[in-house]
Amino acid sequence: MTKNQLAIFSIGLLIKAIVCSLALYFSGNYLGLKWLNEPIFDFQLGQILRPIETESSNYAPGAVFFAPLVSIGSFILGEVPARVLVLANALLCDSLIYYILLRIVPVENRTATLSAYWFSPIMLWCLYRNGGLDYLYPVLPAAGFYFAKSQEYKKAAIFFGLAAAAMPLNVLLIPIFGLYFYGRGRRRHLTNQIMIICCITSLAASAAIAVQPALRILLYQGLTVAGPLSMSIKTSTQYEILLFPIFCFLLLFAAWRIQRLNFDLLLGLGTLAMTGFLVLLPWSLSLAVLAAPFLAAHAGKSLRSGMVLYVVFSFSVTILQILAALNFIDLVSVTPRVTASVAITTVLVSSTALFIQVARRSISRSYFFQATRRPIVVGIGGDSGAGKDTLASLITDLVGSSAVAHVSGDDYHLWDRHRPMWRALTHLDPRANDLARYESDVAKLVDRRYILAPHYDHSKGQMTKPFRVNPSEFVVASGLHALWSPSLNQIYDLKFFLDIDEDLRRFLKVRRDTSVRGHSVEAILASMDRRAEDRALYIEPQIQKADIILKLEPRVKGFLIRGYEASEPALRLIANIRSGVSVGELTQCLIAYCDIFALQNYNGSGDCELVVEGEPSAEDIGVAAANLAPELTDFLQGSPIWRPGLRGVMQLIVLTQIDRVRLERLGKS
Ligand SMILES: Nc1ncnc2c1ncn2[C@@H]1O[C@H](COP(=O)(O)OP(=O)(O)OP(=O)(O)O)[C@@H](O)[C@H]1O
Ligand SMILES: O=C(CO)[C@H](O)[C@H](O)COP(=O)(O)O
Repeated sequence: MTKNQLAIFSIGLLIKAIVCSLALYFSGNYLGLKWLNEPIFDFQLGQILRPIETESSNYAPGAVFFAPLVSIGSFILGEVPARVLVLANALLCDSLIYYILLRIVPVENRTATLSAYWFSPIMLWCLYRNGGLDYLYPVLPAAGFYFAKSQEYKKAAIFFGLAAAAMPLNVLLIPIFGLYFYGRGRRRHLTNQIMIICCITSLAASAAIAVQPALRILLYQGLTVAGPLSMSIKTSTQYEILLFPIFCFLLLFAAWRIQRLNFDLLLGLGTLAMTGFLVLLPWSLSLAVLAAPFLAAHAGKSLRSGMVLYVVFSFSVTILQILAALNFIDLVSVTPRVTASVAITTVLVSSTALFIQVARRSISRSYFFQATRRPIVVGIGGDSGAGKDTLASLITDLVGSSAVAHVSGDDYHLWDRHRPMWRALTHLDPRANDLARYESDVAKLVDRRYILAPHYDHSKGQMTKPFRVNPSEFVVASGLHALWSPSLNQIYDLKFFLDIDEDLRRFLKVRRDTSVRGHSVEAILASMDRRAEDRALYIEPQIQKADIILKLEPRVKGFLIRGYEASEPALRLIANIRSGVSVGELTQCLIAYCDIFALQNYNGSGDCELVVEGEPSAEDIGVAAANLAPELTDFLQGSPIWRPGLRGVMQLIVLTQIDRVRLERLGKS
């Protein structure tokens, strides 16, 4: 906690202590202190269990947690200390929420959020008027969010389950939390387990409430719960349209459509769930208290406009409640008086505006949502054997196989290996490939539509059955002509060209084509010579279109001439990054964490060149990555599989470039 945050906490605590003293001092005589006269505060355990015939109350779920304390306290200590215990309990919940907000809100928004929450008149009024019973409603989901943030998912599930039991309207948090897991490749396998924990906790706690007649009545007939549940629009026939299920459906549908939720989106959707009910029932203090900490977190993030709305909302709720406490307006059967109407309308308007703002800022404008909505499209060009498919598979290892839709140019050759057309054209000639289909398939995937891609089987030299490629968060298009088409070049977010040293390419291609594709060394060398002209005409010009040129070369020239059977050659990687973005941080990380040779140069045209030599371990690459892009775990679907050596360095280059694209999309670069 910083000095500022400690000062906010101390001043707020002082104000809260004064409010508690006033509550105890006036003891039911001023502004109708409600909680002291509630049946649950008859300070006898038996009282809670008896059916309540009187007007229904909102306190039932809270009572389950508070009543034992009050009863025991009053039994041992007497009535006044028991009341003090209730207030102390409320202050404890309040402080816990303060601590949780401190933990779950980004550093730069903390002070604003904490001030908004800690001095909120809604919370102060709740402490005075209701003895803080309602604090239970936000503290349980807040604990759920806290544990979700710290990745203690089982604990989070327990608290979301309890939150749903203490306030059944919070039940929406359970499927939203389920979608948080379902939509993320890396955590999907936990979905069932987490949902089972949520549901069992919630059912067990609800059963404990439901077996007690008084609590059952209070829980299911109270204004807070029954109000939104029964809200409806009358149609011209005898039917009514129920608003609550429509709200649930729309919110869950939105959560499902987002597909992948990170923590901020989870918090945003949770805030919407809790604020949505408030819009349906603006006169409920419990719902305002439930939403207040989460709206404060939103206000802290959205700065001026969000904060203004939050302040209007907080004061209008409090004024409305004070007017009701003074019997100036009747909130249960709302009287059509001007003051009441104005106060309720202000709450309604400000809470609706906050709801819309949370939806827009936390979700549709969220960093994560923006970055994952349109796939990141990567084009990889280069000659045969330059390492295009290797780079594509390094990207797959980095971002997770379910996050990549890969289109390989080899699958778009027009003819099988033994067809006569190959005597006229080489594979490097664009006319020998169905580039129109290649282009439209990439475009479809970017448009989030699946494709049926053709398939060329290199082991048989034949086209085989087309296969389905589903759209995903990354579309990787590799191939001899990946950077050939101007329209594709406009779609790519990242364009790589593999400009491998020619001796090394021959070495790698011969090694691969003899072992994997069943060719003889002579046939391979002859085909390479035959392709030389087309290489200059169709492949080399694509280098101009690339943003990143990766050049692999042997560290010792002439090494390869000794023969194709030679052992793995020591290589050097030269990455030419045209984006104009410095790779200084990457260079530093390579030196510091991988202990290899890495040098950054600038050439005359302002391009940045990185020269790397060495064989870092996969572990070191992982450590360098964690330092280069700390938000990586939140963004990527799977845990990256880091590769050792220069392949791992290529993964780091891709990583920094992906980060750059994400920042550019958000206008942050
Ligand atoms: N960084 C690297 N270090 C060592 N070997 C590599 C590297 N990149 C590629 N190779 C090797 O080079 C050979 C050719 O690579 P790859 O199959 O990826 O090339 P390609 O450009 O996709 O070829 P083609 O267009 O003919 O399909 C493979 O055997 C691969 O293992
Ligand atoms: O240029 C190539 C890949 O980029 C290959 O030579 C082309 O795909 C033909 O493959 P194969 O030799 O297995 O028939």
